[in-house]
Amino acid sequence: MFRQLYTSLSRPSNLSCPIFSIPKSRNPTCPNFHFSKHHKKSDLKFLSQPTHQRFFASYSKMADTQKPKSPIPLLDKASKAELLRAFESSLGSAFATTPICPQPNPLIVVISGPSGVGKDALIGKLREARKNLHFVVTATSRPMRPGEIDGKDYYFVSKDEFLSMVERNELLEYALVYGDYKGIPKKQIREYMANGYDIVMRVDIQGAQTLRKILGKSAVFIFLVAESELKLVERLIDRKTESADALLVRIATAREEVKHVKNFDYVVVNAEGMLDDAVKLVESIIEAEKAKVQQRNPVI
Ligand SMILES: Nc1ncnc2c1ncn2[C@@H]1O[C@H](COP(=O)(O)OP(=O)(O)OP(=O)(O)O)[C@@H](O)[C@H]1O
Repeated sequence: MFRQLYTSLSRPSNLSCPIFSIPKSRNPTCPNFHFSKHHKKSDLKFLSQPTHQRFFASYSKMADTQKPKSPIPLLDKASKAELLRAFESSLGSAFATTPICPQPNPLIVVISGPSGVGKDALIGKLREARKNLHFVVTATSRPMRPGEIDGKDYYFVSKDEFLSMVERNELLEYALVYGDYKGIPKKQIREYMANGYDIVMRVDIQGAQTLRKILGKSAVFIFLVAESELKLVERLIDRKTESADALLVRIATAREEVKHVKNFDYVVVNAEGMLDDAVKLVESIIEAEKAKVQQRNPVI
């Protein structure tokens, strides 16, 4: 095995030096090396050595600084516990059991898109799929639709009650949408984030724009679209919740709203009959955001 390693390291044709490149003639051991003004003379001297010499030079340097304080037993002669103790003693400290990565910050996910695109349908499924998400309940002055539940789908309040909430600065943002007020109460966001929940907010495009100004890059903005304008209109007609006049306003508005996609971080297509795929994509976005090295840090 050692011979194999030695042979492969000493064979220049096996090597690539992706960060350096100079003509082959200048460096026979590393065909892609280019010496630039950023490199020091010592770099060239080091790189002009055959690769196996470089490898063993750096290995012996490491060996000097990390000389075992007590001998390391042979792998096939010692138990795992003995080996761990020997490594710890050699390195001078015990192996930590604490997680290497800190807990990711709670995430704020803003989901938006034109009327009828499927925001509620998607959030309904996401709610079933993920337990550590809190779906912000929006306060609205619009009348309840059949099947909606107060406190679950929306907080249904009168216009006067809504305006009192605005006066008390209890809303993160609010807007007048198709003649009705809609707004996001701050209190529940703070409480759930303090308990480690991720927050999902469902807002119209106007609301998303306002939230972007308030939250900046501290939240994730997802734009939901249908696969085509025609499919979106069909979905709205099939829903049968608006009059023909109200439908026309929503359709005309949707045409303009699609242009705002550039202000979002992600776009998710909710194609006909493919709601589950759209939900999965949103879940993947959340997972990816949780794995980011530079975490978003929302403060409400
Ligand atoms: N992928 C899909 N395929 C077919 N129908 C869908 C899909 N997604 C949602 N729908 C249906 O489209 C209609 C509109 O969806 P929904 O009410 O969730 O939209 P919305 O974006 O929340 O609308 P609004 O902003 O007007 O409240 C609903 O009848 C819903 O069941």
